[in-house]
Amino acid sequence: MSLLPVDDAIAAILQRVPAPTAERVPLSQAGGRVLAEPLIAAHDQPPFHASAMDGYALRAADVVEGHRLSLIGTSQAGAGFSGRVAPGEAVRIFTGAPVPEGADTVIMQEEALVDGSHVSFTAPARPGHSVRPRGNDFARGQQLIAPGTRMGAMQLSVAAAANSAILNVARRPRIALLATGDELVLPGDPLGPDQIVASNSYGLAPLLSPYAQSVDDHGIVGDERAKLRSKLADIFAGDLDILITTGGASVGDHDIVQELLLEMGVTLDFWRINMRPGKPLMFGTRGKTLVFGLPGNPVSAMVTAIVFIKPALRRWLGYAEPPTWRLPLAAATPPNTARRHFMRARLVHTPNGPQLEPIAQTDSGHTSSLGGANMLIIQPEGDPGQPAGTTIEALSIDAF
Ligand SMILES: Nc1nc2c(c(=O)[nH]1)N[C@H]1C(S)=C(S)[C@@H](COP(=O)(O)OP(=O)(O)OC[C@H]3O[C@@H](n4cnc5c(N)ncnc54)[C@H](O)[C@@H]3O)O[C@H]1N2
Ligand code: MOO
Repeated sequence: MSLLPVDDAIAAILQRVPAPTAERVPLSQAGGRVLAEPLIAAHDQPPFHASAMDGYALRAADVVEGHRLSLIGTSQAGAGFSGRVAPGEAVRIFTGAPVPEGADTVIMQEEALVDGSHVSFTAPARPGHSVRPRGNDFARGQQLIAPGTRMGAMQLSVAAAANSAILNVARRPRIALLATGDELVLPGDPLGPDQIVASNSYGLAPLLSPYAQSVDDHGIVGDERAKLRSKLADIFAGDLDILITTGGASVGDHDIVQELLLEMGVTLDFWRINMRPGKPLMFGTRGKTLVFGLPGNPVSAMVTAIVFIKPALRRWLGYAEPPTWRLPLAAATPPNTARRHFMRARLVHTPNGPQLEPIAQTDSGHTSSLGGANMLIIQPEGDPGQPAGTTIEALSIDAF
C-alpha cells in the first residue's frame, strides 16, 4: 500500500482552496478577521500640530531669562485658540490641543512661573519641543496595515484611529462536522455497553472556528449505508464550503464513509498519508466543497485537522503560512518509524528558555494524553531519535 508523503498531501489540498474573497464588516465585528485589502489612512494624524504636554505655546526665540510673555488665550483639546501668537505672547495649552498659529514650541507647566496674565520660564526653549507635528503619526494615503494581517487588539485600535468604520476582510468558509460510528453516543448521554463518547467534534469545532463563518455540528450517524447516505444528502443540500467527517476512514467492513462519499459525487484526491497518527486521512471535492475524511481515533482526528485543515483555512483567508517553531528538546525522543510522526508535546519554560517536552504516549486512541499537549513535534520519517537539547521543528496547536 503506497502512502502519500505529508508535504504532497498538503500541496494537493492547497491547490483546491479557492482564492480569498472580501466582505465588509463593521470595525466592532472585525476582531480576529484577516484583512483582505490594505488599510489606508484617510486623514493625517494628528490632523493638526498638537501639544504633547499641559503648558504654554509660544515662540522659542521669545524665551529669554528675566523676560515675561503675555498670556493671550487658551487652547484645549477639542477647542483650539483661533488667534495667532505674536512675538512676546503665549497661549495656555493642554495635551492634545492644537498648537496655535505663530507658536513653534510648548513648554510644560512645571517649567513655567505664572504671574497674573504673564508667564516666564525656568528652562530654555527648543523649537518643536513637545509639539506633535501634523501627520507625524500617519499621513493621508499611507498604508497602515497590510492585507493578510489578522486584526488583533493592536491592529483594531489603529483602524479605529484611521477612522475606518468598515473593514474589508476575508470571507470565511462554512464548515460542517459529522461523526460516524455505530458505537458513538453524545456527551451527556448514558453510556451503554460497547459504546464510546463521541469527542472528536468537540475538539474540532473550537480548533477550527477562529477561521470559519460557522461550524455546524451535524452530530452522529451510524455505520448504516441508508442513514449515512441520507445524512450526507441533507448536509450537501445546505450551504457549506467544507465538510469534515470523522471515523470510518480505514479499511474495515464498516468503514463505508469513503464509498458513500464517492457515491454522493465526491471526487477523491487522495487517501492514506505517510504519517502517524492519521494515516487513513482522505481528501476530495464535491463541486466547490472541500471534503476531509478524518480518521476516527481522537488523536488522529485532531492531528490531521492541525496538519492539513488549518493550512487550508489559512490559505482560504489569505493568511500566510507561519514558519514552524524550532526549539530545543527538554527530553530525548525515541526512534521513529518510516512514517512522519506528529508527536504530542508540551511547551515548557526553563531557566534556559522555552523547550519542548515530548509526551511519551503514541497510541492514537489515547485521548487523555491530549490534555497536556499544546505543541506537535514534527519527527522526520526514519528519524533515529534525538537527545535532549537537540533543536527540532514543531507546530503550535493553539497558534492561528
Ligand atoms: N486493518 C487495518 N486496520 C486499521 C488500519 C489499517 O491500516 N488497517 N488503520 C488504523 C488506523 S492508523 C486508524 S487511525 C484507524 C482509523 O480508523 P477509522 O477512521 O475507520 O475510525 P473508526 O474505526 O471509525 O474509529 C477508530 C476509533 O476511534 C473511535 N472514534 C470514532 N469516532 C469517534 C469520535 N467522534 N469521538 C471519539 N472517538 C471516536 C472509535 O470508537 C474507534 O475506537 O483504523 C485503524 N485500523
Ligand atoms: O494513523 Mo492511525 O491515526 O495511527 O491510529
